[in-house]
Amino acid sequence: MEWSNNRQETIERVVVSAEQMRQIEGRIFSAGMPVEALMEKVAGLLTARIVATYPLEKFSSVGVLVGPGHNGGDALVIARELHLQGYKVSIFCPFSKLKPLTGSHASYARSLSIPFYDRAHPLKNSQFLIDGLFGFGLTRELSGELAAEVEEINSWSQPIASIDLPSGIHTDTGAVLGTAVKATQTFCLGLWKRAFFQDAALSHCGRATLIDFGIPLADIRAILEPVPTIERVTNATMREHLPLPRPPVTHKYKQGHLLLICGSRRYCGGAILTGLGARASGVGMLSIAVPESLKLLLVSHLPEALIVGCPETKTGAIAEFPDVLDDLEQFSAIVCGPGLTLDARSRVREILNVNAPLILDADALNCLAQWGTTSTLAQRQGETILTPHLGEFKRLFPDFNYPLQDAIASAQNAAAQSGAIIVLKGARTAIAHPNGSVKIVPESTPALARGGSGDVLAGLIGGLVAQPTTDIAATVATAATWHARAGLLAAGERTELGVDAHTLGQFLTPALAEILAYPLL
Ligand SMILES: NC(=O)C1=CN([C@@H]2O[C@H](COP(=O)(O)OP(=O)(O)OC[C@H]3O[C@@H](n4cnc5c(N)ncnc54)[C@H](O)[C@@H]3O)[C@@H](O)[C@H]2O)[C@H](O)CC1
Ligand SMILES: [K+]
Repeated sequence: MEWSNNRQETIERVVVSAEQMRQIEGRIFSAGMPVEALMEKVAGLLTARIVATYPLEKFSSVGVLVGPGHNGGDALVIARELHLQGYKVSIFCPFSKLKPLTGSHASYARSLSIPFYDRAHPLKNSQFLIDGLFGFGLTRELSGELAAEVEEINSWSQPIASIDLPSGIHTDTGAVLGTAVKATQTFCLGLWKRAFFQDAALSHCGRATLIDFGIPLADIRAILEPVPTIERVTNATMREHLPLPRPPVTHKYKQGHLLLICGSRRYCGGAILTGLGARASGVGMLSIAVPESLKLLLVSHLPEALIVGCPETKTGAIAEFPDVLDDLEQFSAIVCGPGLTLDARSRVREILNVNAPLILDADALNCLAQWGTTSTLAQRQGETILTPHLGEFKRLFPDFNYPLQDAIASAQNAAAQSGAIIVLKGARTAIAHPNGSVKIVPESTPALARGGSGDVLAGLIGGLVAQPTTDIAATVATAATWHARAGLLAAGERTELGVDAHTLGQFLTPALAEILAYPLL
């Protein structure tokens, strides 16, 4: 990513670790901003959001969970303000030792006669809760009585708003440290923390919102230079890496020629879905190599594509490429894998020798896993893009520790090990480049957890990579985010159960229109 001079755009993009956040905060404090002033500012912004979300008329009583550090300090300032606005506030603070600033706020809150409890139970009937037990300073597991209290709180039914992070979630890995608060919504402070993009944390975060409290661009850059390693894909990223606008004078071959190698008699649907994903990309020319017996079926679904029927094995897999595919170097990108079956393994081996950018999915990944040759991909001349879901990832990289503790770091390691761009698919898909940078699809929907949606993605990635691009990893990340946005749009209209892969393909173009209509920051 290039640095933008736009502060808002930058804070939407960057994703930081606890250590980086601490360093950025350190610069602000040593430049003269008083800690007390920043806490007031942050808590003031949070109070306004909380009052808007939980208006006094409907939510007149609030329970505030207060920890020993500055997360607890934020919570106490909010508790004070809500008390002054007329809310009935109760505080749960089971700690005897508080950081000095937090201790001062606790004394002042007590002086206002806000009740303090060292058990959570008295807060049970509060209409909503604010969780300020721990933020990015959490280092140890929650255990003993505190863990039991958090579990009791989680068994209640009122909404919970967490400050900065759901307490108990590791800021970087997103792991649950012992136990963690299950928030309805989380207000992430200042900059996005890594946990919000780790599948492990998602069921605890609820709806996540970034609260911009005005971190200067210079402080972000000073700590994250030369470029931020981890970034969210924003609308601006997508706009930059979509092949739009097209040049006014062009022709189909200038807009890329994509080859899909997919399908078998056993799995014919995957070939159609990959074709539909590719179609939506707008790629200039689309060729699809399938077993001969699938040819007519593919033509009927994708009349614009050049369908190449291939001789097939007894089992109905692609046995060899016909003469028309003699020159595989003519293609600007190749997608290989969906629905192939392992009986097409010799074709996968052949395709690895082609220099074009190569997107390997499904059975092509299974072949690689069987051969154990992932590390040889670095020797390919063209870029290799692997699109595993977690199960495929495990087969490709069996030496990692499973279950994965840190999906983002694992994708980074896998990219470095293999020399390939890794698209680790999950609730928050991560796209890792061998140079260490990671791009994250910031939002998605469980509606996409369905057979065939990966085929659509492989085709879409191929179609964008085949078109003129200056940054393949950013283009891949754009495709993955576009795909997720189509899922969200489709789920919004048709419910989470109504997004079959074929429908998803039909929502790609409306989702693109939505992305393009969105104002650039
Ligand atoms: N730059 C910002 O984003 C700002 C953040 N603010 C808030 O401050 C917290 C971070 O505060 P910090 O004091 O560093 O840490 P925590 O409040 O998260 O808690 C650390 C505290 O807890 C103790 N501790 C750690 N683990 C455990 C455990 N398992 N059991 C018991 N105690 C534990 C540890 O020893 C510390 O004492 C950030 O998230 C924001 O909410 C500022 O208010 C504004 C600027
Ligand atoms: K918290």
